[in-house]
Amino acid sequence: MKSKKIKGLYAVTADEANTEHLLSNAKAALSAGINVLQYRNKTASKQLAAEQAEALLLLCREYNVPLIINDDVELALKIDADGVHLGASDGNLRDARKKLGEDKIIGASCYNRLEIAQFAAQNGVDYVAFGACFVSGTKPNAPKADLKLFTQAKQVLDLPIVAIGGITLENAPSVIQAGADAIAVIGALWNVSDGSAGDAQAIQKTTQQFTQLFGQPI
Ligand SMILES: Cc1ncc(COP(=O)(O)OP(=O)(O)O)c(N)n1
Ligand SMILES: Cc1ncsc1CCOP(=O)(O)O
Ligand SMILES: [Mg+2]
Repeated sequence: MKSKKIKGLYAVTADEANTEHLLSNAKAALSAGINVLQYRNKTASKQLAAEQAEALLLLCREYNVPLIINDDVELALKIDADGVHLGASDGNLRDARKKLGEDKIIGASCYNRLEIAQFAAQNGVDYVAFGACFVSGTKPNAPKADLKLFTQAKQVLDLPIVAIGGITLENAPSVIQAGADAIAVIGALWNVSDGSAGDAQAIQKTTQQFTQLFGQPI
């Protein structure tokens, strides 16, 4: 079942114009055991986004990890990615399902609203995401979601629940404890690099530390 793939550490790429750097960081995280990768680049041109997403997809295939494309159903279709992640202003969920077919993964942002998640579930998504759980350096104005929401959502939804926003190694245990099946992380995963040759090792180590929180082997 494709929704079973959404669990554990869900890595989301940072805006990165340097494709070589993007790929070496992604490779480090994939080799250390991330469960899902989302391509999110809010500053790339259409052409750069297509190039980067295609290159990431090849890499993800090597590690048998699904690649989800943020915001862009057409790009996901064009490169035959594993799915899309859609927010409130990223298009209609039913239209996305029609275009992508039943085999692809569709995730929906539900911010801090359980009713959005219930609506998304009725419209055929494979996972729902709530957040920001904490203050996010990547998206400082994201609405805040109380951790109690995860516990409530768990009781009424039969889908994987993803947490996002300001998640770090220190606060992740409280999010998992509250009921999140997966944690989506940008800053605390990639910003451990210092631009040197040690980047890959630092990302690998952080990936392993996050995945250990889910009781997965390193
Ligand atoms: C796993 C996951 N959850 C939430 C988001 C946020 O989506 P959205 O609200 O559309 O905001 P942008 O990411 O497009 O800025 C996400 N991308 N991934
Ligand atoms: C895309 C998004 N949506 C809510 S918070 C956020 C950013 C998450 O990034 P970080 O893990 O750096 O807080
Ligand atoms: Mg979006």
